[in-house]
Amino acid sequence: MQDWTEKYRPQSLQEIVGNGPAVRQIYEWARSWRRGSPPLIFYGKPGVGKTSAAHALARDMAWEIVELNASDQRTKAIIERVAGTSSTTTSLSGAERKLIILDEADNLHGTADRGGARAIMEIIKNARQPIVLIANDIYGLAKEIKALGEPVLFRAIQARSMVPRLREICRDEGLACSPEALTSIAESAGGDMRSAVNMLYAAAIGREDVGEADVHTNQKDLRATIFDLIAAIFSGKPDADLIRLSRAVEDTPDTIVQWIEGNLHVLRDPERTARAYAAVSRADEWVGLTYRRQYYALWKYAGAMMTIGVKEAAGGSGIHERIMPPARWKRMGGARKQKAVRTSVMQKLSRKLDLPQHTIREEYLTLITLLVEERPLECVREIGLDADELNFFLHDKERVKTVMKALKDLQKAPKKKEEKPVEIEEVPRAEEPPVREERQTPRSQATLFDSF
Ligand SMILES: Nc1ncnc2c1ncn2[C@@H]1O[C@H](COP(=O)(O)OP(=O)(O)OP(=O)(O)O)[C@@H](O)[C@H]1O
Repeated sequence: MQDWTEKYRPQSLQEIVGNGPAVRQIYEWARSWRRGSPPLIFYGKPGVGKTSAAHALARDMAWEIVELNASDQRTKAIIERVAGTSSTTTSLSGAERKLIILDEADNLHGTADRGGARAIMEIIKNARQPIVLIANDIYGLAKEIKALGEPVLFRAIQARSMVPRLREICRDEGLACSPEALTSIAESAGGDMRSAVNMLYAAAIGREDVGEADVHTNQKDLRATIFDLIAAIFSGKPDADLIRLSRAVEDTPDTIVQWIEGNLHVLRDPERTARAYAAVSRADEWVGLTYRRQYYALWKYAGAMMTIGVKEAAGGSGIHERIMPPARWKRMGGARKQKAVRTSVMQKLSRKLDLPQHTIREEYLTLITLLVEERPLECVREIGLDADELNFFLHDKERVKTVMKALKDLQKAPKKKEEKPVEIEEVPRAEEPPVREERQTPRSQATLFDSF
């Protein structure tokens, strides 16, 4: 069954739900575009229609699309070919222009990307084709790039705007859905339309009508932040709530444990403090074990230990100071980078698989790690991982180096024909026998992640 977010992706800018001002701005820009016009920078939370709007724009204007990942090292060469000197106003298919969509423009933090921002700036300055940059976080965008573009804010979508769209989907699917169920989904989506469509899809599986009871919204979950979790731990909320919250926050247990530890100073009683530290350190051991074994199911023990353990130690006195990020992060640039890497890996996977990050984290991460270990090169290409992100899975810098080198060689190798898929020789782990023959066959049609 085709996933509904793709099936119901807006085809025209008119079909974009909400964000009227953004849509008008985009139309205006496209209509009056001429060489030298600034690129647009679409920014806003995930799942609010940035990518869809870029595609819909191209369709509405009958422009071809060239979609590239800004953090991908290959991007520069490709854009230069498409957008730079070689491009003329009329392309082969007769379409007047090509819209260059540069996704993940805020994600240029890998080692290989250091020159990336500069390269993108060059491209923007010299491009002869309209460009749209897409970013979740405008602050993550290099200053110089920001200065060259015209920002377009995509706001979170209001629940009342989502409901009619969800109703349309139900109608097309021949699904009877109660107004309460639709409202409940829309309200719990936290402004994320993708998440709303996914929730509807999940509620509809195996049913012909959907009532409120069938909707498993994660209203609180979607809005839970690390601050909610810390406050809940110190105020002594029930265990089940703590576990639920710890799963709902975007951060992984290794980050959460640092947050908890960073706030233990609010405890005044030395005995309680000592017990809380003991729980945190035990939890930390489980986190370590999780990474060493690459067995993410263990995370739940770490999660329970750090939340329930610290709650018991704190004794429900509440937190009466500002909840602060771990002070040690300020001292440790490395941890920040780690977190940035993890965040970007999750974003990429979420986009690739069109699944919410928490689903990936809870259900697929072990599987994906195994896949990456087995076929690193293919995964790097498919997910668009950089060296740091690959190391998130492999924890083996030497192997990462080999894979990235193999990737570079592959890119350098002249392609015989545009359409012919590039042969991928996987890089086996040094200490293991080479991967089996059949796994080395390139998959030209089906890709590694199609089975998700
Ligand atoms: N404004 C919208 N109107 C209609 N459908 C939407 C809208 N926003 C998101 N969707 C639905 O969610 C899916 C994903 O949206 P899209 O990829 O455009 O989001 P995005 O803002 O680019 O998110 P990300 O930053 O994660 O890439 C779409 O295929 C569509 O089904």
